Amino acid sequence: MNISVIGAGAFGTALAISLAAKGPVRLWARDAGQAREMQERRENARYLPGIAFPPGLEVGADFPQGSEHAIMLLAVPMQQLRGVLNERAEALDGAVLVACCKGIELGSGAGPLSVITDTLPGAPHALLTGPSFASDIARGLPTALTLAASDAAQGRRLQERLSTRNIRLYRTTDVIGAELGGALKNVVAIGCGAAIGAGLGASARAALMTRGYAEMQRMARAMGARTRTLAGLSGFGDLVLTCTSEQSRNYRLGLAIGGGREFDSGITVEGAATARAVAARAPDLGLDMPITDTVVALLDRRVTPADAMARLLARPLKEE
Ligand SMILES: NC(=O)C1=CN([C@@H]2O[C@H](COP(=O)(O)OP(=O)(O)OC[C@H]3O[C@@H](n4cnc5c(N)ncnc54)[C@H](O)[C@@H]3O)[C@@H](O)[C@H]2O)C=CC1
Ligand SMILES: O=C(CO)COP(=O)(O)O
Repeated sequence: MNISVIGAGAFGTALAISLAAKGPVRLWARDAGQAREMQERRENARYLPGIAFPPGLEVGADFPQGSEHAIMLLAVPMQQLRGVLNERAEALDGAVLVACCKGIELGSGAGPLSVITDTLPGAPHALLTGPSFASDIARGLPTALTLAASDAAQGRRLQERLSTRNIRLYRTTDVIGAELGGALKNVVAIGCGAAIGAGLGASARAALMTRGYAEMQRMARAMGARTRTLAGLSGFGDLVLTCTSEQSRNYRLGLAIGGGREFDSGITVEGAATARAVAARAPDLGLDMPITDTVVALLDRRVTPADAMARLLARPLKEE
């Protein structure tokens, strides 16, 4: 099973570096100039400066051709996934597609695997998600992630093939739970960053994390996921990582909002679109998602973090 990684950003490059220690990996970058530069310098200077590529890693701008059992890791931002699949449908034919993105598509409300089944029906697919920063993976630091596949046998094969010296994979067949865990934690992380950025304190962050987690479970249950999945790496694990580390872009966007600062709109922040997608979907599911709604209001700069927190505190008192 040869492995290609589609998308040479931080995460795709990090996965390619880690996997290349086990065997050859091809990393596809859409920009030919950048691909050439990376291949020559043996480094992704833009996203992972200072981390040398291992010999087994080849970078190129020619899209890899799928073959029976080839594995293609799709490491592009969630809102770009459908476009890439549509554009490259022919080349992807026959390959096992592993989505590596976290989020919910605006407009459709679909997660990464639903987008795959929508655009390429019948393609074997799985999701790689869970707590890990690209730079940690690329530097060989230890991580544990979730490999979700509804086909259990496929999940076992991928778990074996994609585990590396520093990526320990746990598997699940609960693809909806795994998708939602990875998507929703980013929304909570923006809220937590805003609370800390506005100086509201660590206790406020703990409250947001815990009640945000309750929202994640509520939505997961309504969509048919197992709540146990949310207690695992792709939910609780990733929530803890993302809501407490300045390595997280979602958390950093929140810090900027809380501190009244601008944030570079070119940086991938999956939680922003996901918050809007979730807020739009929740009423149809009969769900109350006050923290998600608050994050959308913060993103739109309709409330200040202090007012947002005051409103959350003023909600009717209830049982935990
Ligand atoms: N960076 C991290 O630590 C982690 C990221 N992820 C997830 O991985 C996904 C990708 O994020 P990053 O790699 O961090 O983002 P990034 O911003 O570092 O890189 C995104 C890459 O996708 C490429 N891209 C964007 N649109 C494209 C298109 N239409 N066709 C081809 N290539 C396109 C960009 O050129 C760029 O190379 C996200 O869903 C993110 O949540 C998951 C775990 C960790
Ligand atoms: O998903 C991640 C950690 O698991 C990366 O977080 P950010 O996208 O917020 O940087």
